[in-house]
Amino acid sequence: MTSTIIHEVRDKRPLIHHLTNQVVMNFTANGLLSFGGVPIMAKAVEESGEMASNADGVLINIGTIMRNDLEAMIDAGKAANKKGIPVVLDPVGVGATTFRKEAIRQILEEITPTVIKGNAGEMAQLVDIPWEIKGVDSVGSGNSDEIARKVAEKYKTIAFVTGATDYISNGKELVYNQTGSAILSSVTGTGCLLGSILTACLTANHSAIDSTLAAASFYGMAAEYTEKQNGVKGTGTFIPVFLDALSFSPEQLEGGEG
Ligand SMILES: Nc1ncnc2c1ncn2[C@@H]1O[C@H](COP(=O)(O)OP(=O)(O)O)[C@@H](O)[C@H]1O
Ligand SMILES: Cc1ncsc1CCOP(=O)(O)O
Repeated sequence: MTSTIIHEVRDKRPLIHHLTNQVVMNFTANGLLSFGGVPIMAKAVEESGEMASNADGVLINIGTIMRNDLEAMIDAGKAANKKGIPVVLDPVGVGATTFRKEAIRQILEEITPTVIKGNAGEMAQLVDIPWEIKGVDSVGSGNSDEIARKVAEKYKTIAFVTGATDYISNGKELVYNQTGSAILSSVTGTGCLLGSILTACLTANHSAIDSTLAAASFYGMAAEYTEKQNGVKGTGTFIPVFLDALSFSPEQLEGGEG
């Protein structure tokens, strides 16, 4: 299933409109291009709704949200809902400040995300489960599977909780993914780039839960392939090899032959 979905996305080359954070814009654009999608970043309130209505999917990531970004995010999400294209919401650092909590509350009041994706600390915050965080990082431990189910039920969406094991739920079913590399958690922006690749995968003609699992599984396989390559000694050397790996097929990554 993963392979079918990835190939379908690459044939389509979906245009993904990003309202994302300043830390990860370039990395995200290059990662999505390598994967086989087409990125656009446009967060002016004058154009974000129009851009979304010309796109195949929308990613809303609040990592460096400022007051004026909120309207642009809501406009893009509403246009995507109206057009019937996927919207992914990444509530980066939502537990860190009241401003972020209020922004996510407003976004969720106005738009219906196809998937809400975040680390366990972010997702726990959305259902009032106590979880230790440090800025945008999740440093606590607990039941991510329960969090996935609760977020999905509360917001009537697909919830994707990332971590060493990723949990994905639609409120009834729960699936998990164990591909990945611990190095991913030391490279800033890897969760955000996953949100972009997830949005692209959701444009395939498959159920949202299957497409979400395909994105999680493929991304983890690319990381596993990367950490095994000669010359990858830490985060600095991981990044360029990982960007290359995102363009390979699942079969190439599994066979170690990119
Ligand atoms: N310890 C780990 N082992 C394997 N994969 C991991 C680990 N921690 C995170 N990942 C993977 O890294 C990616 C980003 O997840 P995470 O670090 O939880 O998000 P964020 O960057 O938003 O905090 C996901 O693909 C996840 O599966
Ligand atoms: C460090 C930082 N600060 C605000 S957004 C951001 C990037 C977070 O990226 P990720 O959650 O994907 O590691």
